[in-house]
Amino acid sequence: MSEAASAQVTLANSTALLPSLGPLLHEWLPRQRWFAGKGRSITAFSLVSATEILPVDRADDDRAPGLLHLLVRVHQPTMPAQPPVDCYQLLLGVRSAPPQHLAPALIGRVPDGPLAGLTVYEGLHDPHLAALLLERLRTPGRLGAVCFDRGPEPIPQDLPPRVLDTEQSNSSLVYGNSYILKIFRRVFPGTNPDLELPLALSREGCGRVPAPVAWFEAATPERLTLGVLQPFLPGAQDGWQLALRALATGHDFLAEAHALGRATAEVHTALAAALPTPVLRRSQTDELAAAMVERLEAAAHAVPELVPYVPGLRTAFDAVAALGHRGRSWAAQRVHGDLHLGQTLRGADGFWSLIDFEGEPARPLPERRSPQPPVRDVAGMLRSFDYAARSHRPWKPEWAARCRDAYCDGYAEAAGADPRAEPELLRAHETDKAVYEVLYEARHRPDWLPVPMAAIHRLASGTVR
Ligand SMILES: Nc1ncnc2c1ncn2[C@@H]1O[C@H](COP(=O)(O)OP(=O)(O)O)[C@@H](O)[C@H]1O
Ligand SMILES: O=P(O)(O)O[C@H]1O[C@H](CO)[C@@H](O[C@H]2O[C@H](CO)[C@@H](O)[C@H](O)[C@H]2O)[C@H](O)[C@H]1O
Repeated sequence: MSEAASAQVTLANSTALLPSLGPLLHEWLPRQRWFAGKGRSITAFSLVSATEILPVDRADDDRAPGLLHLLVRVHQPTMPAQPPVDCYQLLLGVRSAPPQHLAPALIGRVPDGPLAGLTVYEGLHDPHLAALLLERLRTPGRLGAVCFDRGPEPIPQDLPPRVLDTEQSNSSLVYGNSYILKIFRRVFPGTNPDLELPLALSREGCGRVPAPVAWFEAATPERLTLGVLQPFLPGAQDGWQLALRALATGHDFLAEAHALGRATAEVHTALAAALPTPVLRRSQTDELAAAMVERLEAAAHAVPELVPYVPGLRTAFDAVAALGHRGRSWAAQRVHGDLHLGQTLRGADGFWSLIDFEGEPARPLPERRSPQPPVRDVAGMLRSFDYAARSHRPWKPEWAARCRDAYCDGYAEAAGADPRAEPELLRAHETDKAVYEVLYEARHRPDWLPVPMAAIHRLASGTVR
């Protein structure tokens, strides 16, 4: 970005900004779907960076609104297994009198400080500002703390933006049904795997994942990935909706489950070719099992319903450690990390793609980026068939069991290795996933807690299906 553009950044050192915005954010943040700290009180905010992507100009509201990019640390009293402070990315529109169509996006009028008298709102809902973000991505460079970058492919101009209206952990804008820009909300030091892995897969020639065409990062001392622009798959339907429809209409989902198994295996093969593939020997297997035990204990601390099952669930992790002690080793590699039916998209032509390589949002980034046995993703999908079958009345366990087999068959055909051939490893990963789900549901969707709890009941008794 030109020096002139950098010079527009006038609020970056403003210590007065957060004291005046704080009360508004305190009220607004916990109501956002993507806010991970729900249920915990916010004790303080601190500013990591403030960048005027479009200068905040209070002189004349008929001119372009301001777009203020903030990275804000939100301090909350800790709970087990949660960091005390999370960093969030905010894109605030700033106007003296926002037009009526922006009413649902309003955050509030700032009473004092550098933005005194101006109204701030969720900037992504302002088409003018959403269009500006695409323009920044088309023309790479640095603006204050934010660096925009892109691949070699040209990106067309003036594609009309719309905010994607789905339940999400982050926020997405769709441009003219051609591209989707995912804006990460809770951000972490280091490269987000949702940029790193799709880039690696595209370099490897794997067409199962939409390849990033542009991205932006924070140039704070450690790089933070802030957003990724990828091709939008128009007319695609996600695997979760398709599975529920199949259940509702009394259809099986075997051909789809099989194709999903193949797609997963192709992605794994490409990731193994692109990135390191360490072998997990005895000590690493011990670490893998110990980490699972630790997550189980933390989850049981947070969700007391788990406590009676802890000894039974632990046997799954102990079995893997015992195999390691008897000399068994396993190949590890980078994986998706949070694979479930909702992370799969079937295009209008029937071709399956995988999306959202961020990993489990609640885990620390270094852990999400560490190589793991690929069966971790297989276990995630197997759990997802169980979720689908359980969310339908009457419960159809045999529907899930058939899907699980078809998925593993498809995987084995394309990977040359059947995940069912390692039953201890598969059970340990399914157990670990179900434990994660219990914690996830307790925090985000308590009504869904019985779904993973049913699996916990089954897995604690050593039954795999
Ligand atoms: N390339 C794409 N083409 C079409 N739709 C997409 C694409 N990527 C994501 N989506 C849609 O956006 C939703 C959210 O994307 P996702 O990456 O899962 O975000 P989050 O991490 O916020 O949950 C998906 O469920 C899917 O419906
Ligand atoms: O927001 P993400 O998609 O990254 O993932 C989180 O939310 C998922 C729910 O939306 C959650 O998935 C769980 O519920 C799904 C049904 O809604 C089911 O298909 C999955 O198997 C189950 O794990 C996911 O765990 C969580 O990380």
